[in-house]
Amino acid sequence: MIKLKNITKEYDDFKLKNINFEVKKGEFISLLGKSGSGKSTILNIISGIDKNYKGEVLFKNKNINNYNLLEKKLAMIFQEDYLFPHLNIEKNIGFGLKMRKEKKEIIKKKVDNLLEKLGLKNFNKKYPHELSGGQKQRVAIARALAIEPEILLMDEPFSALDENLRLEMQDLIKNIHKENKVTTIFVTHDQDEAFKLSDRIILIEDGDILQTDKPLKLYKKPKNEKVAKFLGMKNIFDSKIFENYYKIDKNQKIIIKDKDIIIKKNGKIIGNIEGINYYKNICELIIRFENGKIYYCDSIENINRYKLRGKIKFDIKMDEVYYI
Ligand SMILES: Nc1ncnc2c1ncn2[C@@H]1O[C@H](COP(=O)(O)OP(=O)(O)OP(=O)(O)O)[C@@H](O)[C@H]1O
Repeated sequence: MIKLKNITKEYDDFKLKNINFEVKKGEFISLLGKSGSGKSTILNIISGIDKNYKGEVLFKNKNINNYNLLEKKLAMIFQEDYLFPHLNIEKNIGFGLKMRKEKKEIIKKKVDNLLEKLGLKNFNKKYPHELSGGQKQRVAIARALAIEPEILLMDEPFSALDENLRLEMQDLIKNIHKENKVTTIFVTHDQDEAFKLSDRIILIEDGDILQTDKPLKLYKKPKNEKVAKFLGMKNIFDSKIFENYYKIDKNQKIIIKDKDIIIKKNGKIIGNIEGINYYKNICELIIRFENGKIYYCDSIENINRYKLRGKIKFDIKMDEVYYI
């Protein structure tokens, strides 16, 4: 459906490095990366907002810049809602349809349908300034969907919303996508959001693609140390540091996940709990042992099992750790 071929672009101190990827019809793809990694730059190139780049963006095998605006059926949703302040909500939602010279009755039917679907029924005659941030973002989604787009581009659409609302909007988008299967490219810096919504994730760092994969595969099989670190994996070691405890055939980088760490009374490795971090429903132990520092997460319900500065013994399931 969409294909990016050798896209490069240069600013004074930033370079988009030879970006290649393909988005299939109906797919939900996230561009995930830290602030400044180049996500919006890529989205602006796909949308046609930015035409100053090298390489090619194909939409249904034809250069996207050879389509006119109405032909392309592309809708974009931004972090800010950019609603028209002088138009009421139903006129905002119907705007794209009016541009396409749809009949009045058809516009009304489609707008009513979207008002209902997005829980905006009672807001049809209100103006954007009378709505909350979440409601405005719903209108922006309704307006984008009104034209029945073939491509939906979203640039951090929920990052200005508070957490509960953000989770609610993610569910909404997930359900909408399940229903209408619009090909979607979603930009976010929020890993949980990307993992929750996407069929595939494209991980971007410093203008470069680090890995493209399905969420589970990305988590289970990070391609290299950079990806593992990006995903918040902290237990990355040279396998040789465990050679006093286990048989190590050759020295290689390994990632140890919580499931590979077994806390037990007769564990081979003896450590000290150097620190405990508390999160919503988990506690994270920082354990200092002979050759380094290892992190272990447990349910907050089990916190009484651990004592700060207390001794702790554990084993590593060396045959299950992930070799990078
Ligand atoms: N018009 C511009 N002129 C010069 N540099 C720019 C311009 N637009 C973006 N950049 C630079 O390009 C880099 C990538 O920016 P981009 O907005 O694509 O990142 P991003 O991953 O979307 O970040 P964020 O999540 O903060 O929006 C940044 O270093 C930014 O400063």
